[in-house]
Amino acid sequence: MATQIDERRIAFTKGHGTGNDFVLFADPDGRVDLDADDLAALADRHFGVGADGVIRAVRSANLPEGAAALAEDPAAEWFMDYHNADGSPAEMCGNGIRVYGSYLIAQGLLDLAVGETVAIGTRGGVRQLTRTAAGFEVDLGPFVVAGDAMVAADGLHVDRPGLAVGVGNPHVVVALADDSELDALDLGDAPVVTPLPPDGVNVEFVVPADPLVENGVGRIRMRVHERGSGETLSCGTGAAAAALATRHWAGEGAPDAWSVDVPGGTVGVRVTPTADGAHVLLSGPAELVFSGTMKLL
Ligand SMILES: N[C@@H](CCC[C@H](N)C(=O)O)C(=O)O
Repeated sequence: MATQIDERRIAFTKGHGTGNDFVLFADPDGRVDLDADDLAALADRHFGVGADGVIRAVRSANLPEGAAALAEDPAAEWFMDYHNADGSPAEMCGNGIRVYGSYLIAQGLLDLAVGETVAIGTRGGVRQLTRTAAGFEVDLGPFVVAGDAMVAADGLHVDRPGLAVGVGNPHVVVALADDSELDALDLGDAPVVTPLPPDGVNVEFVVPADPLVENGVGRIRMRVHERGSGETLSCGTGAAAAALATRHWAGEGAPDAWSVDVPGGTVGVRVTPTADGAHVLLSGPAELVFSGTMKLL
C-alpha cells in the first residue's frame, strides 16, 4: 500500500471514470489534514496533478462525518472523503465512488470479487457499491425529481426551463432540442440558475437520441457543468439525474434502463424498486492511470 511520506507529501494515484478524473490518496487513520487550498493545489491542472476532484480514503471511524455513516450501516468501514477541484466538499460522486472502489482494491485495503458488494460512507449517506465484470455499479439510493428553475448559459439564445433532481447531491437538468444545440454550448462559465439553491448546483444539458428507446433502453446525450469543478467529461450523479429527468418527461411507459453518452464515454443508469421505494443505480468503468507523490507548499 502507498503510505503517506509525511502530511505534506501526498502519495497519490490518478484515476478516472469516463474521463471524470480524480486524485486519490490513502489516509486510513485520518491523520492528513488538508485545507481547501491544499485540495485545490492537488487538483490544479497547471501547478498540481490535475483532476476534477480529490478523494481521500479514510476509515469511517476516523473522521467526524463517518459517525453518521457507521450509524446508518456499521459495515461502512471506508468513507469516500470527496472534494471538488476548488476544494469544496460534495455529498456524493457517482464516477468517483467507482474509481474509489478500484483504488481500495489496488491498495490492498479492500477485498472485493466480481459480484460482491461493499458499503461505502459518503456525506450523502452510505452507498452500496458492487464490483461487476466491466467495472462497478453503485446504488445511489432514493431520488427526488421535483422543482423548477430557469437556466441561462453561453451559447443558448434564450433561457430554458430546468428540472431539479436530487440524487444525494443537487442537479438541475435542461432539455435541449438537438445535438447542434448541445454542441454550441459554451460551459466555460457556470450556467446561471434561478433560483440558485443555497449550496449551488450541478447543471446537465441533455438531448434525446433518435429513437429515444432502443431494445427497451432509453438513450440520451449529456454535457455537464459541475459545481466546484466546471465542465467535466462526465458526471455519474449527473448522468443519473439526466436519465431520471428524461424518464419523467417521457411519462408513463418510459424505460427504467438508460444509456447516457457523455463526452468521456458511456455510463448506464437504471431505476429499480426496493423495499424503501425506487432507487437509481449507476454503472460504468473505473480506471487507475498512474501514481506519484506531490509535495504541498
Ligand atoms: N463528478 C461527480 C460529482 C461530483 C460532485 C459535484 N461536483 C457536486 O458538487 O455535487 C459524479 O460523478 O457524480
